[in-house]
Amino acid sequence: ELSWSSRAATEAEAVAALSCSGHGSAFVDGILVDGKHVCECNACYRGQDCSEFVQGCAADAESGDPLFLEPYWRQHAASSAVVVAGWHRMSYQTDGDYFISIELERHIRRLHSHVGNAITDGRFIVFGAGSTQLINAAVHALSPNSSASSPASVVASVPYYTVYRTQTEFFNSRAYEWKGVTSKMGGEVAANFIEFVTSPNNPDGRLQQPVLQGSSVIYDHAYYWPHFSAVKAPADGDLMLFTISKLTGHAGSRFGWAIVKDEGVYRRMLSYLGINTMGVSRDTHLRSLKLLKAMLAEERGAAGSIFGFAFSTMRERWHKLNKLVSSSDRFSLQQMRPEYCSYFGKIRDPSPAYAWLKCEKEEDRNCHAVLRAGGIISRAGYKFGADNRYARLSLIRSQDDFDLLMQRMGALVTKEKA
Ligand SMILES: C=C(NCc1c(COP(=O)(O)O)cnc(C)c1O)C(=O)O
Repeated sequence: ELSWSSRAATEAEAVAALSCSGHGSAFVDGILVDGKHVCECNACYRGQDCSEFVQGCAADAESGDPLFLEPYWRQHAASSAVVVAGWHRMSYQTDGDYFISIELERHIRRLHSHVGNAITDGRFIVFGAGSTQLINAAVHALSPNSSASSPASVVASVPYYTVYRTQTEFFNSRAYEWKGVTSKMGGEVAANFIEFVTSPNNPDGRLQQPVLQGSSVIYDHAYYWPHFSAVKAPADGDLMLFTISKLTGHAGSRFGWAIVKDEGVYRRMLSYLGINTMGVSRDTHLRSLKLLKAMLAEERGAAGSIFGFAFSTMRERWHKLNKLVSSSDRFSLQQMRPEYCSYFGKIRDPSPAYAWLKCEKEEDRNCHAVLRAGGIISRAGYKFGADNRYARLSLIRSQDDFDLLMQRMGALVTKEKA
């Protein structure tokens, strides 16, 4: 018989029962209108129940907001919900050292072993407020710690995830500086280089290796899950980043982790995070643990499991877009091929998180503008250090966003045929 938690459970279920026509959600912490919770509508929908489509609304394919997984968690409401008692973990301290939850770390190791996408034995694990916080913590930890030595040169290969450059430039430290792209690095001594290697890559989905010999490497494996990529072998880098944002879709919970081989680098990352935030929210630890337990309770590779659901959703989206664009002379996509996946134990079709679209016509030098004129919001190529003849389309957003993207792309392709 429930007691103190029943009021919270009743409130959560009442809000969840609000119909937003499948084009929005109501949230327990949402605003109240006349004392009642209201729907927060998806882009391009409005009205009290989000049932009204906004004519002419642009398809939002700009950010990697991973809402494609929301339907999965609605189908798994009971196994993923968590009640947070008013007295839950009020202390700055956690049961583990350095603001790390013992059970959550253990389940992270279990998950990597279950999926087979990373080695964690004999490695250290650090938590971050999203892997976004760990990106700079890693650069800090790999940079020279005395002002005497020259700053580390931070580099990446084009196209690269924007934040590597914007964060490094923003923090403007004496210990490191954004040096640019690996292709421009001549025979310089790579020892003082920090190279970001994103694999699979954002935006083009390629599995990548370091370019510079002898550099310190930060492997960003945000997308190295069966959702988006064949699992070829367990990743074994010296410093690897992961995030639940692209694993469970809970970008809003802000939880990522680093798997670190070297104890000195691990300790410098810990001190960074201790100084920076004194660790990740303990409420987020609780929720993340619940989500990992739910995933680990599922049958490996089953269609109804998160990996089965995520892979089939992303494969379908890529198949649809690739088929449409292959009929076009104006646009082209990155080439992806089926690959053997050790998780599913078979050759699997491509299912990248993003489309790296190229505008092929000579006059279409600004692909982002061409798409915007066609009612599609993309992310321009220059943000990835690439030519503006390229633009990224996010394929991991809500079903509404993807459906509208396909509608707008279809109109652009039809128009070129006219
Ligand atoms: C949201 C987007 N990227 C998230 C991301 C992140 C950030 O993930 P967080 O854990 O949500 O902070 C880290 N690394 C890579 C390669 C990423 O693509 C985006 O590209 O629109």
